[in-house]
Amino acid sequence: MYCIVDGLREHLLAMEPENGTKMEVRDLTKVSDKDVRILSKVNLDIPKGVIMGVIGPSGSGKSTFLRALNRLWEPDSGSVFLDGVDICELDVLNLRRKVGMLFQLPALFEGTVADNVRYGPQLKGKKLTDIEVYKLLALADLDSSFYSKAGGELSVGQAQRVALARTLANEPEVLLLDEPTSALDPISTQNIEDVLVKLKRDRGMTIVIVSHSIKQIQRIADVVCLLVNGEIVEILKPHQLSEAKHPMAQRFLQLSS
Ligand SMILES: Nc1ncnc2c1ncn2[C@@H]1O[C@H](COP(=O)(O)OP(=O)(O)OP(=O)(O)O)[C@@H](O)[C@H]1O
Repeated sequence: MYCIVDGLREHLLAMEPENGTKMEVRDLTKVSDKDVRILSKVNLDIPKGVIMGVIGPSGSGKSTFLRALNRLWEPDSGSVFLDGVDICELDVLNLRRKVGMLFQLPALFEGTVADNVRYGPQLKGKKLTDIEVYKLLALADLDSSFYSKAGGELSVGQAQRVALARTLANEPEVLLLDEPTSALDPISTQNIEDVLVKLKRDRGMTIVIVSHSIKQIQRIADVVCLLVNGEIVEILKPHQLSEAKHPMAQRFLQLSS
């Protein structure tokens, strides 16, 4: 739901966050080098411990929005906050540990699956034990036989779960996912979805997922935000998507269903 107050569009969640707000986005704007507006004063509260889906037409700014949340581009200071702290004030590597990201296609490093999973903690001087690696693999729904496999031996779906285990090794508090299953078959997709739901349920993780699949969003998200032309035009619960009022959002939803 949104309302316009004194010319300012304020986005209000239909539900009060149960556990508080994990990230706040305030007037987040991005203009391209050619002076085209990619994001226009985006305001959003991301509640703690929920799965937030981000949907919208191609080119509406979903990836750009997601990438601001862990400074894959540099937002203006005062526009993105993590637990109330301006992310521009945080050490960027620390921020990216706390706010991990998974992309559409997994890019594994050379070496074994275990090498990949150990990579992040090793950068901080911590060597994960075998048991810790096995636990992370299990968390990403991979059995112990994957431990010593080489990245090149894996299917895209398996590699995506290794990439997830590698991200989880940094113990993120927020997980950002940019169309993480669009290259996967339905079974691999379900595996990843199950893991995300478990991470939220068992670890209280806050998850923001960009997806082209409205069905996927309806399966796993607690709240959905609709982005059109660089603006958030609706924030709804998944079962309320058919009630979207914005004309472009309605058209997008009709064509996508
Ligand atoms: N660094 C950049 N410089 C210039 N234009 C950019 C840049 N990044 C994105 N854009 C443009 O901004 C718009 C939004 O792109 P973005 O990738 O965020 O959209 P999207 O909603 O994720 O699209 P899709 O669903 O197709 O992945 C597009 O028109 C894109 O061409």
